[in-house]
Amino acid sequence: MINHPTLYSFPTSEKLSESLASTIITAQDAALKRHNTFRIAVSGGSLPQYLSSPHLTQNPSLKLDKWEVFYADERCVPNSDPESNNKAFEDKFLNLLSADSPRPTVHKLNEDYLHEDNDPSKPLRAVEDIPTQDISDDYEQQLVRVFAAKDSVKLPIFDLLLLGCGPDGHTCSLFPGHELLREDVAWVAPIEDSPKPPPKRITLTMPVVTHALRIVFVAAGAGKQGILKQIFDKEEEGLPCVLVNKGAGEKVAWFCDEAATGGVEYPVKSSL
Ligand SMILES: O=C(O)[C@H](O)[C@@H](O)[C@H](O)[C@H](O)COP(=O)(O)O
Repeated sequence: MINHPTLYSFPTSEKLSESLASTIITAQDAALKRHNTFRIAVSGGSLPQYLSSPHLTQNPSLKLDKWEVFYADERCVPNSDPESNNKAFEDKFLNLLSADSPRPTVHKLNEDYLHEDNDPSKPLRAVEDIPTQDISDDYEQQLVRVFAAKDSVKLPIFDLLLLGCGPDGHTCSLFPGHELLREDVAWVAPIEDSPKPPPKRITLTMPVVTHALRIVFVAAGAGKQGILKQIFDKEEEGLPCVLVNKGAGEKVAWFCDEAATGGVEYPVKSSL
């Protein structure tokens, strides 16, 4: 099956984490060979917990000083807020590294914009006053600094994207039927009305997602069964995850467990 995503159904979540760790290291090594830096973006939700296994955090092959980490989407909340994807990444990955391990460069949302007058010494703005477009533009500039100017590269090419899949088929903060799915200029875009709280977020856009060299979804647990059937067996038009599968084809791998793939007819592999 050329051009089709690979669907893995691992027997245990331990196996899933182990396979994820080895896939990350393979992508890292290929990227370092190619351009001596590893550009990765990670999502929120349940994904960061799969990064917490010692297979990854204690992996002797990690070259974290070469990592440029972005968030595939981020909620417009302070970086230490329990809702923040940055906070989840810190808790589930960065804080579990050995004390002597180098730290990656992590590109966070610019918190100044969350404060009145963009002044961090002033109180936080009310949610309705959060300037999501400014936050998104600022984050896009962080990508521009790492990937080169927008006029010289049409789209940034991430070495690896680690994404989740929502029960409605959303990924990043790209939701079914939302106008943001048609965004084809911005690399990063704001959303004001995310159906999944909190409502204000920024997200990589669909062209940036499908342009990545490698895209790995992690979707585990029985709660994902229904949506995986819709994505793989029905290929329901318009679901953001289906758009990624179709737009990026064989560059996409889904890391699932047996509970999630139960009942899915699309062919699965049980190991890498
Ligand atoms: O910040 C977020 O909300 C996400 O990045 C989002 O796209 C997430 O990955 C999916 O909603 C899946 O979340 P679960 O893995 O928790 O189901």
